[in-house]
Amino acid sequence: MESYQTEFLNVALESNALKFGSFTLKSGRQSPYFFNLGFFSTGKLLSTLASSYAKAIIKSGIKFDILFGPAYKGIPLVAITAAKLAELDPENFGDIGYAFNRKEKKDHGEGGSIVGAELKGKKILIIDDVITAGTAINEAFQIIKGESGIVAGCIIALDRQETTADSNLSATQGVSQKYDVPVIAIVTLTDIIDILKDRIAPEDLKSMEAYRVNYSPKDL
Ligand SMILES: O=C(O)c1cc(=O)[nH]c(=O)n1[C@@H]1O[C@H](COP(=O)(O)O)[C@@H](O)[C@H]1O
Repeated sequence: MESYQTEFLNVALESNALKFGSFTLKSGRQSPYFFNLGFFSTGKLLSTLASSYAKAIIKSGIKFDILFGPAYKGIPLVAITAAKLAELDPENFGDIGYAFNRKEKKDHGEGGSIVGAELKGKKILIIDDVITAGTAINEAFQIIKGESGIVAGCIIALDRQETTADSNLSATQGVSQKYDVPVIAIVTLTDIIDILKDRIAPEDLKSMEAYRVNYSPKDL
């Protein structure tokens, strides 16, 4: 376990970004936990978040030219993480570009739907918040393909490690296999259970474990 993972989860709990109870997901599943990155809503919390993403990226060894954050949630993520990478390792990351998309195409000024570095022919690392079924991240791949960029990998904060209806792989494993790129996370559902097991109420922990057995691939 890396210290940035423990710190990230401590802060997620303290800020209420990570909650236990009963939540309906985008996929329609009923989940005993929910992670809302929007709760990292102060400068101090964002600084911890940026460090966690940056350290996970550095540890992964993925080589890329541009960090890309899909709108809307990816926009602050890409900005804070690009800056933190340059701060932690200026030699290797000081010249990494950053970009994000607009949801609505602009037809005046410089036009287009991408803000920041040009993606064409460049190796791109996608940064996003959570993968459950993989819908949001698949959209990001399509945007980059449309700009003729080459996806080198993805970094997310939380990998919920859930299988989709049509596969025995987790959505993250599915995305990684489909596009032949690494998909890395600051933490996974397994990490949440391992790191926080003494701090989660016993009934919540039981629901978390049952959920994992129900929806995680058998080999995790
Ligand atoms: O609805 C979710 O699955 C979800 C679970 C969670 O714990 N946190 C969370 O933010 N989500 C949302 O679901 C998205 C990922 O779900 P997929 O698009 O199904 O991979 C995230 O970008 C969030 O908008």
